[in-house]
Order: sequence, then C-alpha cells, then structure tokens
Amino acid sequence: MPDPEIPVEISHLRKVLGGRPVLDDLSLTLRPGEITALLGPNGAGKTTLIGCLLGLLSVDGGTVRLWGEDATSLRAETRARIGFVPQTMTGFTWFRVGELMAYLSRYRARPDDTEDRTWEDWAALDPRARIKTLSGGERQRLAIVLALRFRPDLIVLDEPVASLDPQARYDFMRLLPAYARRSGASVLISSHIISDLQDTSDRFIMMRHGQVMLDMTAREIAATVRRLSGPPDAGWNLDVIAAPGAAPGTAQGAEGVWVRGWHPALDAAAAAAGHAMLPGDIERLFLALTR
Ligand SMILES: Nc1ncnc2c1ncn2[C@@H]1O[C@H](COP(=O)(O)OP(=O)(O)OP(=O)(O)O)[C@@H](O)[C@H]1O
Repeated sequence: MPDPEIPVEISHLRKVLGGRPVLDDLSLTLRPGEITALLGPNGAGKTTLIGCLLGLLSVDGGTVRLWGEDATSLRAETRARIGFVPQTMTGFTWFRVGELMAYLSRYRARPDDTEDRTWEDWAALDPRARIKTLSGGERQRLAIVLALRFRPDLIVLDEPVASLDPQARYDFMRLLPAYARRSGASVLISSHIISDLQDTSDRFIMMRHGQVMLDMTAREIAATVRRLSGPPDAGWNLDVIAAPGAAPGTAQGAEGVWVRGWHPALDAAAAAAGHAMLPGDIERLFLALTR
C-alpha cells in the first residue's frame, strides 16, 4: 500500500538504457529525518536512480513513489516539497545571483528568512555576479542554496561537494545534517568522498551494476558488521558479505572477511579463534564490496 508518510518508496525498479538494464530489481525506502548516503563506483547507476526517483526518467518496471504518489505524476504541491542539487548546474546563465534568488523566491511556498540567511552566508556569493561568470565551485554553492532555501522535505543531492573547496565542504557537511534534524527532512546524498559521509549519514546504500549490494543504518553496521582475519565458524551463523582477494570458491580473503550478523556473544569465541575483529569502517567496507 502506498504510504503518504514515507518520502521515497522504490520497489523492484528496472530501467533500461542503451538496450541494457542500468537499474535491475532495485528496492529502497527513504524515511523522514534520515540522511542516506548513496555510494557506488562510476557507472553503478546512482544518477539514473536519482533521475527515476525525481520522475525525470520513465521506468521500465517496478514503482517509484514519493509520499505515496507516483514519481512521474506528482502533484505540484508534492513537487514543491523536493529540493534537488544536480551534479552540474546549467541554465539561468544570463541572471545575476541576486536576481535569480529574488525571481525564484516569488514561487516559494514557505519563505523563511533564517534558513535563507544560513545558506546564503555559507555560500558567500556576490549577488551582483553574473551566473555565467561563476567558477564551478561557486555554481555548485548556488545550486545548493537554491535547492535548500525552499525548505524541502526531501533533498536529493547528486555529488554536491566534488567541486567545493575543503572549507565549504566541511561547513556544508555540518550544516546539512543540522538542517535535516531541524526540519525532519529526508536526505539522499550521492558522493565518492566517503570520509565526508561516514560521520554524517544515518544510512548507507551501496550500489553496484544497478543493484543494491548493501542497505544498512550506521548503527546496524557498527553493531553487526565486522572484518575478521579469516572465515567465520559455520556455527556462528554469519553472512559473509565480502572477502576481497579471495581465491575462487573460498571465503578467505587476503584483506580479511567481512561478515554481518555479529553479536557480542561471539566476542569470546572469535578471540579464541584468533580473529582480529575490526568494527565496520565504511570506506574499507565499500572498497571490499566493490573490489
Ligand atoms: N542515455 C544512456 N544511454 C545508454 N547508457 C546510459 C545512458 N545513461 C547512462 N547510461 C549508462 O548507465 C550506467 C549508469 O550510469 P549512471 O550515470 O547512473 O552511473 P553513476 O553511478 O551515477 O556513475 P558516476 O559515479 O560516474 O556518476 C553507465 O554504465 C552509463 O554508461
């Protein structure tokens, strides 16, 4: 049943491009107030997924629902609840920064001067600058400000920080979760800079070849994912999720064996078996899953 409380519900999504499935039987749910990191190597299908999620691309199978509505036929009020930061901002080049903000403000459903100031102060753009003269990073800042000033309930960001300088990136990765906590917005952020996402995300979705390889909350990963020095005992009932460097047909990886389903009762047995247990470090887990 479609649920009007759930910002995004994707079920068995299939998308074919150039004659091959780029997204294949993909399901995921984004919940209110949660920051979800979307990770995956180049070509995994992240941008295509975002296109389907926003209703910009048609789907070849499955469903994409935003607050219970089909993504390709959202009502205008529902569309107004979404803030999207694309990989690169195009268009509006003839405007000056201040003119564009003033122009778009006319269409805002929920003006909020405090939010405006927070993001405008962060972006530190000259309102008189013409958009066509902005640098790549300045355009990225503008795209972020434009998406977030509308106080969206769902924020979708496709690699928003790649061209930001370290200071702007650092500040943004602190302002974004603060906004999500304040507003209860659901955030989906795709990025290759995993260190930025490690401490700020509540949930991690790792994609490869158009499929979800792992979808877990940060808490679940910390509590139940471990890297062992060798294969686990069969009686421990653990799922081996990655064994990078493993010889075909074996679970033994040169860089350890990643398992899920860990629980503290196993600590003593694992220590006796000589396992060096490391908690789930997101970046190493991602590298192991995608190697
Ligand atoms: N219009 C198209 N026609 C054919 N293939 C396409 C088209 N658009 C994308 N693809 C293919 O779909 C796959 C997924 O592309 P997508 O841009 O979604 O990946 P991504 O995970 O966002 O990658 P990146 O991290 O490089 O941005 C790629 O192999 C790409 O070549």
